[in-house]
Amino acid sequence: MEKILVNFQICLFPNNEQNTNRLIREEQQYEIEELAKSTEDNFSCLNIDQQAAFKKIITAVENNTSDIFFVDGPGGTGKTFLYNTLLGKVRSNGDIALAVASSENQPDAAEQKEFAEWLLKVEE
Ligand SMILES: Nc1ncnc2c1ncn2[C@@H]1O[C@H](COP(=O)(O)OP(=O)(O)OP(=O)(O)O)[C@@H](O)[C@H]1O
Repeated sequence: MEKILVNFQICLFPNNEQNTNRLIREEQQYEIEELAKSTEDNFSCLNIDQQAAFKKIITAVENNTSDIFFVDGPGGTGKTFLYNTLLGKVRSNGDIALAVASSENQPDAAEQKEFAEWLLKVEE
């Protein structure tokens, strides 16, 4: 069954000009210059595989192609480092990047999982 955001009783987007949504407000409070500098530093450290993933994902973002990527790798191989570099790149361009995750340990885990699956359009 198709879900729309209102089914999850959350509001990702502000409903007035004061941007009352916390997620959006936080996204608008980055020190862009500082973030751009640290993102550049991180980018220059990426290994070949991270660079390839970065390029592919950022190209999709810049072309607005709504692609889905699955980054896999053993623990400690730099997935989080890659995510943070990607998030920094998007945010330092003044755009909004929301990182979401589902956790089995939260009281509302089923709802989070359903939301994450809807968001990622992943079928079990
Ligand atoms: N290209 C890189 N240059 C410098 N440090 C890096 C790079 N990639 C990863 N690291 C560092 O290596 C460590 C492990 O990386 P990271 O936490 O991103 O791995 P991970 O794949 O997300 O691990 P896990 O799956 O266990 O969460 C971190 O300290 C991170 O800062």
